[in-house]
Amino acid sequence: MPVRVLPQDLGADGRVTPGTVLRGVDLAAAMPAMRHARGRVVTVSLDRMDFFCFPPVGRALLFKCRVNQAGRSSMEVGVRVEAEDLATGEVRHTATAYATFVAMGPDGKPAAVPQLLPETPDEERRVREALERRALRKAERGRTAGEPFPGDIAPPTGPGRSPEASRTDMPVRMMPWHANPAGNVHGGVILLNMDQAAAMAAMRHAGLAVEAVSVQGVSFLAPGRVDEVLTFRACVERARGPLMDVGVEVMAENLVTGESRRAAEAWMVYRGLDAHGAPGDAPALIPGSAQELERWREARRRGEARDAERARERDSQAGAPASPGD
Ligand SMILES: CC(=O)SCCNC(=O)CCNC(=O)[C@H](O)C(C)(C)COP(=O)(O)OP(=O)(O)OC[C@H]1O[C@@H](n2cnc3c(N)ncnc32)[C@H](O)[C@@H]1OP(=O)(O)O
Repeated sequence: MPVRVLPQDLGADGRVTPGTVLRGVDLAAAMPAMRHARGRVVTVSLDRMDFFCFPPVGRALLFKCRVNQAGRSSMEVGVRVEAEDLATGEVRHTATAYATFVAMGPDGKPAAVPQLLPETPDEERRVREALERRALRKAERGRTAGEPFPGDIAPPTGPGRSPEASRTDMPVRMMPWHANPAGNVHGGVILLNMDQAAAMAAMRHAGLAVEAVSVQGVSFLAPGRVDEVLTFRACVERARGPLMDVGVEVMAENLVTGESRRAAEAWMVYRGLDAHGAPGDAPALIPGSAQELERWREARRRGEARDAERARERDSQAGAPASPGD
């Protein structure tokens, strides 16, 4: 699915925003999932993903998607995002993402999807790798906060800034154009706003311009509805050199009934940039309360898990062909 980068997709630095890429991933990946399920689907999660480049205006963003694996009601869709310079034909890898969708029945509950039957060795490899990722996701969901992990160390102390100093609360009222015909807010709209709030929190902490490095994970917990207010609450949870781990929680609030629920959560990593656009160190982040300490530890654990995953990917990709949805 090619999409031209337009001025409204750009950040202050003249490059496409990470939120635009994330919104495109969600929109594009939903289509093969719907095709496979032949019915309504919702995004339930987005795995860890790295951003390799953010193209400027006029480039085309290409979203190459395929269903890698289907469970009972869920499907993993792999997305390879590329940026094409339409004038020269040069194509650059922008990001690779794995999104999980769940098919929904008319009763609003998860519905069974057809089996996905691999026919080639490449498709068999995709299923195998997707099953490994599915097991990792399940283990992650089953984790209890506070569990020790290998390499666990004490958090920093001394001069620095508190997580609370970076807190950014961004309320957005959901309008019909944010939602599908059933009135449920699109995952892409949520992802776009998550990036906005997280980038503001990172800038507040660092006192610098920032750029997104990666998404550590996104979970969609409950649907957001038209006319509700979604508040995107972001806070820096850990800082190391120029890098900042930012947690985002999305609360959905019905202003008429007063009902409120957690709709989504995400963890993203940003890098501080100095006046010349080179990486610039952020101040140390000093967790104070028990909850801040817990968030710092979890951010550290996610960072270590990501490093281990990168090493695994490097091993498995050595020799494997690069193709859509890799
Ligand atoms: C296209 C769009 O833009 S949609 C908008 C954004 N998304 C949303 O609003 C969805 C909000 N989330 C929800 O409503 C709920 O989480 C649901 C209905 C999707 C799932 O509810 P659950 O109570 O988790 O359902 P349940 O436990 O039966 O799990 C259903 C499937 O989802 C999988 N699943 C659940 N949570 C996750 C997760 N975080 N990551 C990956 N897979 C998950 C389960 O493994 C199961 O898969 P399987 O049937 O293939 O074995």
